[in-house]
Amino acid sequence: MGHGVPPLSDKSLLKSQAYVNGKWVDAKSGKTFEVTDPSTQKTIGTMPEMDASDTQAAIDAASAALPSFRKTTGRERARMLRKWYQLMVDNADDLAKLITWENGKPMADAKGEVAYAAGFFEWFSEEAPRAYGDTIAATIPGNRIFTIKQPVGVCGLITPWNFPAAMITRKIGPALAAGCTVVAKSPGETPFTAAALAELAHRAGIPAGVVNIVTAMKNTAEVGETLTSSPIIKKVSFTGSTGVGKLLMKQSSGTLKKLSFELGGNAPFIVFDDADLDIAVAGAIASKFRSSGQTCVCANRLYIQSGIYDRFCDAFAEKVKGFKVGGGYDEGVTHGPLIHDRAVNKVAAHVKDAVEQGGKVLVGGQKMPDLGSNFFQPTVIRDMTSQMSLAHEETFGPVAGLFKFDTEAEVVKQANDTEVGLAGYFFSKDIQRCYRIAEALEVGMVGINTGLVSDAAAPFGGVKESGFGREGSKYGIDEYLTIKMVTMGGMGGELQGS
Ligand SMILES: NC(=O)c1ccc[n+]([C@@H]2O[C@H](COP(=O)([O-])OP(=O)(O)OC[C@H]3O[C@@H](n4cnc5c(N)ncnc54)[C@H](O)[C@@H]3O)[C@@H](O)[C@H]2O)c1
Ligand SMILES: O=CCCC(=O)O
Repeated sequence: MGHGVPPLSDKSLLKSQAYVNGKWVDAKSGKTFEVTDPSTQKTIGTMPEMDASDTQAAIDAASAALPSFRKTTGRERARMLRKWYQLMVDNADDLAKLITWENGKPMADAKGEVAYAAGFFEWFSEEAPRAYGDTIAATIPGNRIFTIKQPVGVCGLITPWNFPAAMITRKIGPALAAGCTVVAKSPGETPFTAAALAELAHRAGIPAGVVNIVTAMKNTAEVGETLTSSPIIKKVSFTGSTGVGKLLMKQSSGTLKKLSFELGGNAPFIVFDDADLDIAVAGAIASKFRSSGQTCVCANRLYIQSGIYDRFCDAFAEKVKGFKVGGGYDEGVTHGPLIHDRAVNKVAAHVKDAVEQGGKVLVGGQKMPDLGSNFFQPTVIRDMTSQMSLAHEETFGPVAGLFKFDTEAEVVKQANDTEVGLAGYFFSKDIQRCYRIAEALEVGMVGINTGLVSDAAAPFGGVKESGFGREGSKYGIDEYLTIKMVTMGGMGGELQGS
Protein backbone atom coordinates (compact mmCIF):
# COMPACT_ATOMS: atom_id res chain seq x y z
CA MET A 1 0.00 0.00 0.00
CA GLY A 2 1.02 3.63 -0.37
CA HIS A 3 3.10 5.94 1.76
CA GLY A 4 1.96 6.19 5.38
CA VAL A 5 -1.13 4.07 4.78
CA PRO A 6 -1.88 1.41 7.40
CA PRO A 7 -2.35 -2.06 5.88
CA LEU A 8 -5.81 -3.55 5.57
CA SER A 9 -6.49 -6.51 7.86
CA ASP A 10 -8.26 -8.16 4.94
CA LYS A 11 -6.24 -7.36 1.83
CA SER A 12 -8.83 -8.97 -0.43
CA LEU A 13 -11.03 -5.89 0.13
CA LEU A 14 -8.71 -3.85 -2.06
CA LYS A 15 -9.98 -4.46 -5.58
CA SER A 16 -8.86 -2.91 -8.83
CA GLN A 17 -11.71 -4.10 -11.04
CA ALA A 18 -15.36 -3.31 -11.56
CA TYR A 19 -18.06 -5.71 -10.35
CA VAL A 20 -20.55 -6.89 -12.99
CA ASN A 21 -22.85 -9.91 -12.90
CA GLY A 22 -21.17 -11.23 -9.77
CA LYS A 23 -17.68 -11.14 -11.35
CA TRP A 24 -14.67 -8.86 -11.13
CA VAL A 25 -14.06 -7.41 -14.60
CA ASP A 26 -11.83 -5.01 -16.52
CA ALA A 27 -13.00 -2.53 -19.13
CA LYS A 28 -13.40 -4.24 -22.51
CA SER A 29 -10.95 -1.70 -23.91
CA GLY A 30 -8.40 -2.68 -21.26
CA LYS A 31 -8.11 1.01 -20.29
CA THR A 32 -7.68 2.07 -16.68
CA PHE A 33 -7.50 5.34 -14.74
CA GLU A 34 -5.32 6.25 -11.79
CA VAL A 35 -6.68 7.19 -8.40
CA THR A 36 -4.59 9.43 -6.17
CA ASP A 37 -4.45 9.95 -2.42
CA PRO A 38 -5.60 13.57 -1.87
CA SER A 39 -3.23 13.92 1.11
CA THR A 40 -0.01 12.78 -0.55
CA GLN A 41 -0.82 12.94 -4.28
CA LYS A 42 0.60 9.42 -4.54
CA THR A 43 -1.13 6.88 -6.71
CA ILE A 44 -3.38 4.50 -4.78
CA GLY A 45 -4.02 2.23 -7.73
CA THR A 46 -5.99 1.94 -10.94
CA MET A 47 -9.56 1.11 -11.88
CA PRO A 48 -11.14 0.18 -15.23
CA GLU A 49 -12.02 3.15 -17.44
CA MET A 50 -15.37 1.76 -18.54
CA ASP A 51 -17.38 3.07 -21.45
CA ALA A 52 -20.86 2.77 -22.92
CA SER A 53 -20.46 -0.88 -23.91
CA ASP A 54 -19.21 -1.90 -20.44
CA THR A 55 -22.13 0.00 -18.91
CA GLN A 56 -24.55 -1.74 -21.27
CA ALA A 57 -23.18 -5.12 -20.16
CA ALA A 58 -23.88 -4.14 -16.54
CA ILE A 59 -27.41 -2.97 -17.46
CA ASP A 60 -28.03 -6.30 -19.24
CA ALA A 61 -26.81 -8.20 -16.17
CA ALA A 62 -29.11 -6.19 -13.89
CA SER A 63 -31.98 -6.74 -16.30
CA ALA A 64 -31.39 -10.52 -16.41
CA ALA A 65 -31.27 -10.68 -12.60
CA LEU A 66 -34.48 -8.69 -12.13
CA PRO A 67 -37.21 -11.32 -12.81
CA SER A 68 -36.05 -13.68 -10.07
CA PHE A 69 -34.92 -10.98 -7.62
CA ARG A 70 -38.21 -9.10 -7.75
CA LYS A 71 -39.99 -12.35 -6.83
CA THR A 72 -38.00 -12.82 -3.61
CA THR A 73 -39.97 -11.97 -0.51
CA GLY A 74 -39.30 -8.82 1.48
CA ARG A 75 -38.13 -11.04 4.32
CA GLU A 76 -35.55 -12.75 2.09
CA ARG A 77 -34.23 -9.38 0.90
CA ALA A 78 -34.17 -8.16 4.50
CA ARG A 79 -31.88 -11.05 5.43
CA MET A 80 -29.51 -10.27 2.56
CA LEU A 81 -29.29 -6.60 3.55
CA ARG A 82 -28.85 -7.51 7.18
CA LYS A 83 -25.95 -9.80 6.27
CA TRP A 84 -24.36 -7.06 4.16
CA TYR A 85 -24.82 -4.63 7.07
CA GLN A 86 -23.12 -7.06 9.46
CA LEU A 87 -20.20 -7.55 7.07
CA MET A 88 -19.75 -3.77 6.93
CA VAL A 89 -19.69 -3.62 10.72
CA ASP A 90 -17.25 -6.55 10.90
CA ASN A 91 -14.94 -4.86 8.37
CA ALA A 92 -15.45 -1.30 9.59
CA ASP A 93 -11.76 -0.58 10.21
CA ASP A 94 -10.70 -1.67 6.75
CA LEU A 95 -13.53 0.26 5.09
CA ALA A 96 -12.56 3.35 7.09
CA LYS A 97 -8.92 2.98 6.00
CA LEU A 98 -10.04 2.90 2.38
CA ILE A 99 -12.25 5.98 2.84
CA THR A 100 -9.42 7.94 4.46
CA TRP A 101 -7.00 6.84 1.76
CA GLU A 102 -9.04 7.92 -1.22
CA ASN A 103 -11.13 10.75 0.27
CA GLY A 104 -8.70 12.20 2.83
CA LYS A 105 -11.07 12.54 5.80
CA PRO A 106 -9.55 11.66 9.21
CA MET A 107 -9.94 8.05 10.37
CA ALA A 108 -12.38 8.99 13.14
CA ASP A 109 -14.68 10.62 10.58
CA ALA A 110 -14.21 7.71 8.20
CA LYS A 111 -15.27 5.28 10.93
CA GLY A 112 -18.29 7.50 11.55
CA GLU A 113 -19.11 7.31 7.86
CA VAL A 114 -18.92 3.50 7.85
CA ALA A 115 -21.41 3.34 10.74
CA TYR A 116 -23.67 5.88 8.99
CA ALA A 117 -23.41 3.99 5.68
CA ALA A 118 -24.06 0.57 7.22
CA GLY A 119 -27.05 2.13 8.99
CA PHE A 120 -28.85 2.44 5.64
CA PHE A 121 -28.60 -1.33 5.08
CA GLU A 122 -29.83 -1.96 8.60
CA TRP A 123 -32.67 0.54 8.20
CA PHE A 124 -33.84 -0.75 4.83
CA SER A 125 -33.52 -4.39 5.91
CA GLU A 126 -36.26 -3.43 8.36
CA GLU A 127 -38.35 -1.65 5.70
CA ALA A 128 -38.11 -4.45 3.10
CA PRO A 129 -40.84 -6.68 4.58
CA ARG A 130 -43.20 -3.74 5.15
CA ALA A 131 -43.95 -2.35 1.68
CA TYR A 132 -47.67 -2.46 2.32
CA GLY A 133 -50.45 -1.59 -0.11
CA ASP A 134 -53.88 -0.16 0.79
CA THR A 135 -57.50 -1.16 0.46
CA ILE A 136 -59.62 1.73 -0.77
CA ALA A 137 -63.39 2.27 -0.58
CA ALA A 138 -64.64 2.65 -4.18
CA THR A 139 -67.19 5.24 -5.23
CA ILE A 140 -68.61 2.91 -7.89
CA PRO A 141 -71.02 0.36 -6.41
CA GLY A 142 -69.80 -3.22 -6.75
CA ASN A 143 -66.15 -2.26 -7.16
CA ARG A 144 -63.40 -3.08 -4.70
CA ILE A 145 -60.01 -1.37 -4.92
CA PHE A 146 -56.63 -2.32 -3.53
CA THR A 147 -53.05 -1.33 -4.26
CA ILE A 148 -49.82 -3.27 -4.38
CA LYS A 149 -46.31 -1.86 -4.36
CA GLN A 150 -43.89 -3.26 -6.90
CA PRO A 151 -40.20 -2.62 -7.64
CA VAL A 152 -39.56 0.06 -10.26
CA GLY A 153 -37.11 -2.21 -12.10
CA VAL A 154 -33.47 -1.73 -12.99
CA CYS A 155 -32.00 1.42 -11.39
CA GLY A 156 -29.01 3.56 -12.37
CA LEU A 157 -27.25 5.14 -9.39
CA ILE A 158 -24.61 7.88 -9.57
CA THR A 159 -22.84 9.09 -6.43
CA PRO A 160 -20.12 11.58 -5.42
CA TRP A 161 -16.77 11.24 -3.67
CA ASN A 162 -17.48 13.10 -0.43
CA PHE A 163 -19.08 10.05 1.24
CA PRO A 164 -17.59 7.13 -0.69
CA ALA A 165 -19.64 4.57 1.29
CA ALA A 166 -22.74 6.35 2.59
CA MET A 167 -23.97 7.88 -0.65
CA ILE A 168 -23.97 4.45 -2.29
CA THR A 169 -25.58 2.51 0.57
CA ARG A 170 -28.26 5.20 0.91
CA LYS A 171 -29.33 4.32 -2.66
CA ILE A 172 -28.61 0.58 -2.89
CA GLY A 173 -30.27 -0.16 0.49
CA PRO A 174 -33.78 0.98 -0.49
CA ALA A 175 -33.39 -0.26 -4.08
CA LEU A 176 -32.69 -3.82 -2.95
CA ALA A 177 -35.30 -3.62 -0.19
CA ALA A 178 -37.88 -2.78 -2.88
CA GLY A 179 -36.77 -5.68 -5.11
CA CYS A 180 -34.91 -3.61 -7.73
CA THR A 181 -31.56 -4.49 -9.29
CA VAL A 182 -28.93 -1.77 -9.77
CA VAL A 183 -26.06 -0.47 -11.84
CA ALA A 184 -24.09 1.97 -9.71
CA LYS A 185 -21.39 4.25 -11.13
CA SER A 186 -18.85 4.76 -8.37
CA PRO A 187 -17.12 8.16 -8.10
CA GLY A 188 -13.90 8.36 -10.14
CA GLU A 189 -12.06 9.95 -7.20
CA THR A 190 -13.11 7.28 -4.68
CA PRO A 191 -13.89 3.95 -6.35
CA PHE A 192 -12.08 1.62 -3.92
CA THR A 193 -14.58 1.87 -1.07
CA ALA A 194 -17.42 1.06 -3.46
CA ALA A 195 -15.48 -1.94 -4.77
CA ALA A 196 -14.93 -3.19 -1.21
CA LEU A 197 -18.68 -2.87 -0.62
CA ALA A 198 -19.26 -4.98 -3.74
CA GLU A 199 -16.92 -7.65 -2.35
CA LEU A 200 -18.98 -7.66 0.85
CA ALA A 201 -22.20 -7.91 -1.21
CA HIS A 202 -20.70 -11.01 -2.83
CA ARG A 203 -19.92 -12.49 0.57
CA ALA A 204 -23.42 -11.62 1.79
CA GLY A 205 -24.85 -13.84 -0.95
CA ILE A 206 -26.51 -11.07 -2.98
CA PRO A 207 -27.30 -12.91 -6.26
CA ALA A 208 -25.16 -12.21 -9.34
CA GLY A 209 -26.40 -9.25 -11.40
CA VAL A 210 -28.41 -7.67 -8.56
CA VAL A 211 -25.63 -5.23 -7.64
CA ASN A 212 -23.29 -4.07 -10.41
CA ILE A 213 -20.63 -1.40 -9.89
CA VAL A 214 -19.13 0.28 -12.94
CA THR A 215 -16.08 2.54 -12.77
CA ALA A 216 -14.94 5.49 -14.87
CA MET A 217 -13.20 8.82 -14.60
CA LYS A 218 -12.67 10.37 -18.03
CA ASN A 219 -15.67 8.45 -19.43
CA THR A 220 -18.00 9.55 -16.63
CA ALA A 221 -20.28 11.56 -18.93
CA GLU A 222 -20.51 8.63 -21.39
CA VAL A 223 -21.43 6.21 -18.61
CA GLY A 224 -23.98 8.74 -17.29
CA GLU A 225 -25.54 9.13 -20.70
CA THR A 226 -25.79 5.37 -21.18
CA LEU A 227 -27.56 4.98 -17.85
CA THR A 228 -29.94 7.90 -18.40
CA SER A 229 -30.88 7.04 -21.99
CA SER A 230 -31.25 3.26 -21.58
CA PRO A 231 -34.86 2.06 -21.99
CA ILE A 232 -34.04 -0.79 -19.57
CA ILE A 233 -33.21 1.56 -16.72
CA LYS A 234 -36.48 2.69 -15.13
CA LYS A 235 -35.10 4.93 -12.44
CA VAL A 236 -32.05 7.12 -11.93
CA SER A 237 -30.93 8.39 -8.54
CA PHE A 238 -28.14 10.94 -8.51
CA THR A 239 -26.25 12.76 -5.78
CA GLY A 240 -23.97 15.56 -6.87
CA SER A 241 -24.01 19.09 -8.18
CA THR A 242 -27.09 20.92 -9.43
CA GLY A 243 -25.44 21.48 -12.82
CA VAL A 244 -24.89 17.77 -13.46
CA GLY A 245 -28.36 17.03 -12.07
CA LYS A 246 -29.93 19.28 -14.71
CA LEU A 247 -27.97 17.52 -17.45
CA LEU A 248 -29.00 14.06 -16.24
CA MET A 249 -32.64 15.16 -16.02
CA LYS A 250 -32.53 16.30 -19.64
CA GLN A 251 -30.90 13.04 -20.70
CA SER A 252 -33.54 11.03 -18.80
CA SER A 253 -36.45 12.80 -20.43
CA GLY A 254 -36.28 10.68 -23.61
CA THR A 255 -37.36 7.61 -21.63
CA LEU A 256 -39.31 9.45 -18.88
CA LYS A 257 -37.56 7.82 -15.96
CA LYS A 258 -38.49 8.06 -12.33
CA LEU A 259 -35.83 10.33 -10.80
CA SER A 260 -34.48 11.34 -7.43
CA PHE A 261 -31.86 14.04 -7.23
CA GLU A 262 -29.91 15.11 -4.15
CA LEU A 263 -28.10 18.20 -5.38
CA GLY A 264 -26.12 21.18 -4.14
CA GLY A 265 -26.97 23.29 -1.11
CA ASN A 266 -26.11 26.71 0.34
CA ALA A 267 -27.20 26.14 3.92
CA PRO A 268 -28.06 29.13 6.10
CA PHE A 269 -27.01 28.73 9.75
CA ILE A 270 -28.78 31.28 11.98
CA VAL A 271 -27.95 32.11 15.60
CA PHE A 272 -30.48 34.28 17.45
CA ASP A 273 -29.58 36.45 20.45
CA ASP A 274 -31.49 34.10 22.76
CA ALA A 275 -29.48 31.00 21.75
CA ASP A 276 -27.15 29.14 24.09
CA LEU A 277 -23.77 30.41 22.82
CA ASP A 278 -21.79 27.24 23.57
CA ILE A 279 -24.36 25.00 21.89
CA ALA A 280 -24.51 27.31 18.87
CA VAL A 281 -20.72 27.39 18.53
CA ALA A 282 -20.48 23.59 18.81
CA GLY A 283 -23.28 23.23 16.24
CA ALA A 284 -21.54 25.62 13.85
CA ILE A 285 -18.24 23.73 14.15
CA ALA A 286 -19.99 20.42 13.48
CA SER A 287 -22.02 21.70 10.56
CA LYS A 288 -19.46 23.93 8.87
CA PHE A 289 -16.30 21.87 9.18
CA ARG A 290 -17.63 18.30 8.79
CA SER A 291 -15.48 16.65 6.08
CA SER A 292 -13.55 19.95 5.85
CA GLY A 293 -16.70 21.67 4.62
CA GLN A 294 -17.27 19.20 1.80
CA THR A 295 -20.82 18.07 2.50
CA CYS A 296 -23.94 19.30 0.77
CA VAL A 297 -25.51 20.06 4.17
CA CYS A 298 -22.55 22.03 5.56
CA ALA A 299 -23.42 25.51 6.85
CA ASN A 300 -22.41 27.88 4.07
CA ARG A 301 -23.69 31.24 5.36
CA LEU A 302 -23.60 31.85 9.11
CA TYR A 303 -26.03 34.61 10.17
CA ILE A 304 -25.50 35.81 13.74
CA GLN A 305 -27.88 38.28 15.44
CA SER A 306 -26.26 41.60 16.37
CA GLY A 307 -26.61 41.21 20.16
CA ILE A 308 -24.47 38.05 20.18
CA TYR A 309 -22.36 38.67 17.03
CA ASP A 310 -19.02 39.71 18.54
CA ARG A 311 -19.11 37.08 21.26
CA PHE A 312 -20.00 34.37 18.75
CA CYS A 313 -17.22 35.43 16.34
CA ASP A 314 -14.60 35.29 19.10
CA ALA A 315 -15.75 31.99 20.62
CA PHE A 316 -16.12 30.32 17.20
CA ALA A 317 -12.72 31.53 15.97
CA GLU A 318 -11.10 30.28 19.20
CA LYS A 319 -12.45 26.76 18.60
CA VAL A 320 -11.26 26.75 14.98
CA LYS A 321 -7.76 27.71 16.10
CA GLY A 322 -7.69 24.37 17.97
CA PHE A 323 -8.08 22.27 14.80
CA LYS A 324 -5.21 20.12 13.62
CA VAL A 325 -5.02 19.80 9.84
CA GLY A 326 -3.09 16.94 8.25
CA GLY A 327 -3.14 13.49 6.69
CA GLY A 328 -6.15 11.47 7.81
CA TYR A 329 -4.13 8.65 9.40
CA ASP A 330 -2.03 10.96 11.57
CA GLU A 331 -2.70 10.97 15.31
CA GLY A 332 -4.75 13.93 16.54
CA VAL A 333 -5.64 15.23 13.06
CA THR A 334 -9.14 16.72 13.09
CA HIS A 335 -9.39 17.89 9.48
CA GLY A 336 -7.97 16.49 6.25
CA PRO A 337 -7.30 17.82 2.76
CA LEU A 338 -9.80 18.87 0.11
CA ILE A 339 -10.46 16.38 -2.66
CA HIS A 340 -8.45 18.12 -5.41
CA ASP A 341 -6.82 21.39 -6.42
CA ARG A 342 -10.00 22.69 -8.13
CA ALA A 343 -11.70 22.58 -4.74
CA VAL A 344 -8.76 24.41 -3.11
CA ASN A 345 -8.84 27.08 -5.79
CA LYS A 346 -12.57 27.68 -5.35
CA VAL A 347 -12.10 28.10 -1.60
CA ALA A 348 -9.17 30.47 -2.13
CA ALA A 349 -11.24 32.51 -4.60
CA HIS A 350 -14.11 32.86 -2.09
CA VAL A 351 -11.70 34.03 0.60
CA LYS A 352 -10.01 36.54 -1.74
CA ASP A 353 -13.36 37.91 -2.88
CA ALA A 354 -14.58 38.33 0.71
CA VAL A 355 -11.38 40.05 1.83
CA GLU A 356 -11.41 42.43 -1.16
CA GLN A 357 -14.92 43.48 -0.20
CA GLY A 358 -14.13 44.20 3.46
CA GLY A 359 -14.35 40.79 5.17
CA LYS A 360 -11.97 40.40 8.11
CA VAL A 361 -10.14 37.06 8.45
CA LEU A 362 -10.11 35.90 12.09
CA VAL A 363 -8.43 32.53 11.48
CA GLY A 364 -6.73 30.90 8.47
CA GLY A 365 -7.29 32.16 4.95
CA GLN A 366 -4.33 30.48 3.25
CA LYS A 367 -3.35 27.37 1.33
CA MET A 368 -1.03 24.99 3.23
CA PRO A 369 1.62 23.97 0.66
CA ASP A 370 3.85 22.55 3.40
CA LEU A 371 1.26 19.84 4.00
CA GLY A 372 0.40 19.29 0.34
CA SER A 373 -1.34 20.96 -2.57
CA ASN A 374 -4.87 20.01 -1.44
CA PHE A 375 -4.72 21.50 2.04
CA PHE A 376 -6.39 24.77 3.03
CA GLN A 377 -6.46 26.36 6.47
CA PRO A 378 -9.82 26.20 8.29
CA THR A 379 -10.93 29.80 7.90
CA VAL A 380 -13.25 32.19 9.72
CA ILE A 381 -14.20 35.54 8.16
CA ARG A 382 -16.36 38.16 9.87
CA ASP A 383 -18.12 41.28 8.51
CA MET A 384 -19.47 39.36 5.53
CA THR A 385 -21.97 41.04 3.18
CA SER A 386 -24.54 39.72 0.75
CA GLN A 387 -22.53 40.99 -2.25
CA MET A 388 -19.74 38.47 -1.65
CA SER A 389 -19.50 35.24 -3.71
CA LEU A 390 -19.79 33.07 -0.61
CA ALA A 391 -23.29 34.46 0.00
CA HIS A 392 -24.54 33.09 -3.33
CA GLU A 393 -22.41 30.04 -4.11
CA GLU A 394 -21.76 26.85 -2.19
CA THR A 395 -18.09 27.04 -1.11
CA PHE A 396 -17.80 23.28 -0.40
CA GLY A 397 -14.72 23.89 1.72
CA PRO A 398 -13.48 24.95 5.16
CA VAL A 399 -14.47 28.64 5.10
CA ALA A 400 -16.98 30.05 7.57
CA GLY A 401 -18.35 33.47 6.62
CA LEU A 402 -20.10 35.27 9.50
CA PHE A 403 -22.90 37.72 8.58
CA LYS A 404 -24.57 40.08 11.08
CA PHE A 405 -28.37 40.56 11.13
CA ASP A 406 -30.95 42.37 13.28
CA THR A 407 -34.43 40.97 12.75
CA GLU A 408 -36.13 37.63 12.05
CA ALA A 409 -37.78 38.96 8.90
CA GLU A 410 -34.46 40.24 7.54
CA VAL A 411 -32.56 36.98 8.17
CA VAL A 412 -35.28 34.72 6.76
CA LYS A 413 -35.36 36.85 3.60
CA GLN A 414 -31.58 36.52 3.24
CA ALA A 415 -31.59 32.81 4.07
CA ASN A 416 -34.18 32.14 1.37
CA ASP A 417 -32.52 34.39 -1.20
CA THR A 418 -30.95 31.50 -3.10
CA GLU A 419 -32.13 29.17 -5.84
CA VAL A 420 -31.26 26.07 -3.78
CA GLY A 421 -32.81 24.73 -0.56
CA LEU A 422 -31.27 21.66 1.03
CA ALA A 423 -30.55 22.14 4.77
CA GLY A 424 -30.98 25.11 7.12
CA TYR A 425 -30.08 25.47 10.79
CA PHE A 426 -30.99 27.86 13.56
CA PHE A 427 -30.38 28.24 17.27
CA SER A 428 -32.92 29.71 19.70
CA LYS A 429 -34.54 28.88 23.03
CA ASP A 430 -37.90 30.43 22.09
CA ILE A 431 -40.31 27.64 21.14
CA GLN A 432 -42.65 29.91 19.17
CA ARG A 433 -39.74 31.30 17.20
CA CYS A 434 -38.62 27.71 16.54
CA TYR A 435 -41.92 26.94 14.82
CA ARG A 436 -41.99 30.28 12.94
CA ILE A 437 -38.51 29.92 11.51
CA ALA A 438 -38.72 26.18 10.77
CA GLU A 439 -41.89 26.85 8.75
CA ALA A 440 -40.43 29.90 6.96
CA LEU A 441 -37.12 28.44 5.75
CA GLU A 442 -37.27 27.24 2.14
CA VAL A 443 -35.30 24.03 2.64
CA GLY A 444 -35.93 20.28 2.78
CA MET A 445 -34.24 19.77 6.16
CA VAL A 446 -34.08 21.94 9.28
CA GLY A 447 -31.76 21.55 12.26
CA ILE A 448 -32.90 23.39 15.41
CA ASN A 449 -30.20 23.72 18.08
CA THR A 450 -28.10 21.12 16.29
CA GLY A 451 -25.60 21.23 13.44
CA LEU A 452 -26.10 17.61 12.39
CA VAL A 453 -29.28 16.35 10.74
CA SER A 454 -28.05 13.22 8.96
CA ASP A 455 -29.62 10.01 10.21
CA ALA A 456 -30.76 6.88 8.38
CA ALA A 457 -34.12 7.34 10.12
CA ALA A 458 -34.66 10.90 8.82
CA PRO A 459 -35.83 11.88 5.31
CA PHE A 460 -32.88 13.47 3.51
CA GLY A 461 -33.50 15.73 0.51
CA GLY A 462 -34.09 19.21 -0.77
CA VAL A 463 -36.46 21.67 -2.40
CA LYS A 464 -35.94 24.23 -5.19
CA GLU A 465 -32.75 23.49 -7.19
CA SER A 466 -31.43 21.18 -4.47
CA GLY A 467 -33.51 18.49 -6.15
CA PHE A 468 -36.37 16.18 -5.23
CA GLY A 469 -36.98 12.80 -3.69
CA ARG A 470 -36.10 11.64 -0.18
CA GLU A 471 -33.43 9.19 0.93
CA GLY A 472 -33.34 7.25 4.19
CA SER A 473 -36.36 7.09 6.53
CA LYS A 474 -39.69 5.37 5.93
CA TYR A 475 -40.06 7.42 2.73
CA GLY A 476 -36.78 6.32 1.10
CA ILE A 477 -38.10 2.99 -0.20
CA ASP A 478 -40.99 4.71 -2.04
CA GLU A 479 -38.48 6.13 -4.53
CA TYR A 480 -37.88 2.56 -5.74
CA LEU A 481 -41.49 1.36 -5.77
CA THR A 482 -44.47 1.96 -8.00
CA ILE A 483 -48.05 1.77 -6.78
CA LYS A 484 -50.25 -0.53 -8.80
CA MET A 485 -53.98 -0.11 -8.34
CA VAL A 486 -56.29 -3.10 -8.78
CA THR A 487 -60.07 -2.67 -9.16
CA MET A 488 -62.27 -5.74 -8.89
CA GLY A 489 -65.76 -5.38 -10.34
CA GLY A 490 -68.96 -7.29 -9.62
CA MET A 491 -68.28 -7.48 -5.91
CA GLY A 492 -70.60 -7.02 -2.96
CA GLY A 493 -73.53 -8.99 -4.36
CA GLU A 494 -76.21 -10.74 -2.30
CA LEU A 495 -75.11 -13.77 -0.24
CA GLN A 496 -75.79 -16.99 -2.10
CA GLY A 497 -78.91 -18.64 -0.84
CA SER A 498 -80.39 -15.42 0.50
N1 LIG B 1 -27.70 16.69 -1.85
C1 LIG B 1 -26.82 15.77 -1.56
O1 LIG B 1 -27.14 14.78 -0.91
C2 LIG B 1 -25.39 15.91 -1.99
C3 LIG B 1 -24.44 15.03 -1.49
C4 LIG B 1 -23.10 15.18 -1.88
C5 LIG B 1 -22.74 16.18 -2.76
N2 LIG B 1 -23.69 16.99 -3.24
C6 LIG B 1 -23.33 18.07 -4.15
O2 LIG B 1 -22.32 17.65 -5.07
C7 LIG B 1 -21.44 18.71 -5.35
C8 LIG B 1 -20.00 18.32 -5.07
O3 LIG B 1 -19.61 17.17 -5.73
P1 LIG B 1 -18.98 17.21 -7.20
O4 LIG B 1 -18.45 18.56 -7.48
O5 LIG B 1 -18.07 16.06 -7.36
O6 LIG B 1 -20.30 17.01 -8.02
P2 LIG B 1 -20.47 16.48 -9.50
O7 LIG B 1 -21.89 16.70 -9.82
O8 LIG B 1 -19.46 17.03 -10.41
O9 LIG B 1 -20.15 14.92 -9.38
C9 LIG B 1 -20.92 14.03 -8.60
C10 LIG B 1 -20.91 12.65 -9.22
O10 LIG B 1 -21.48 12.71 -10.49
C11 LIG B 1 -20.60 12.19 -11.47
N3 LIG B 1 -20.75 12.97 -12.68
C12 LIG B 1 -20.17 14.15 -12.98
N4 LIG B 1 -20.52 14.54 -14.23
C13 LIG B 1 -21.35 13.58 -14.71
C14 LIG B 1 -22.06 13.40 -15.93
N5 LIG B 1 -21.98 14.28 -16.94
N6 LIG B 1 -22.80 12.27 -16.08
C15 LIG B 1 -22.88 11.37 -15.08
N7 LIG B 1 -22.24 11.49 -13.91
C16 LIG B 1 -21.49 12.58 -13.72
C17 LIG B 1 -19.22 12.32 -10.86
O11 LIG B 1 -18.34 11.38 -11.37
C18 LIG B 1 -19.51 12.05 -9.42
O12 LIG B 1 -19.50 10.68 -9.23
C19 LIG B 1 -21.88 19.84 -4.45
O13 LIG B 1 -22.70 20.74 -5.15
C20 LIG B 1 -22.68 19.14 -3.37
O14 LIG B 1 -23.59 19.93 -2.69
C21 LIG B 1 -24.99 16.89 -2.89
O1 LIG C 1 -22.95 15.53 1.24
C1 LIG C 1 -24.05 15.08 1.31
C2 LIG C 1 -24.53 14.03 2.23
C3 LIG C 1 -24.19 14.35 3.61
C4 LIG C 1 -24.97 13.55 4.59
O2 LIG C 1 -25.63 12.57 4.27
O3 LIG C 1 -24.93 13.95 5.74
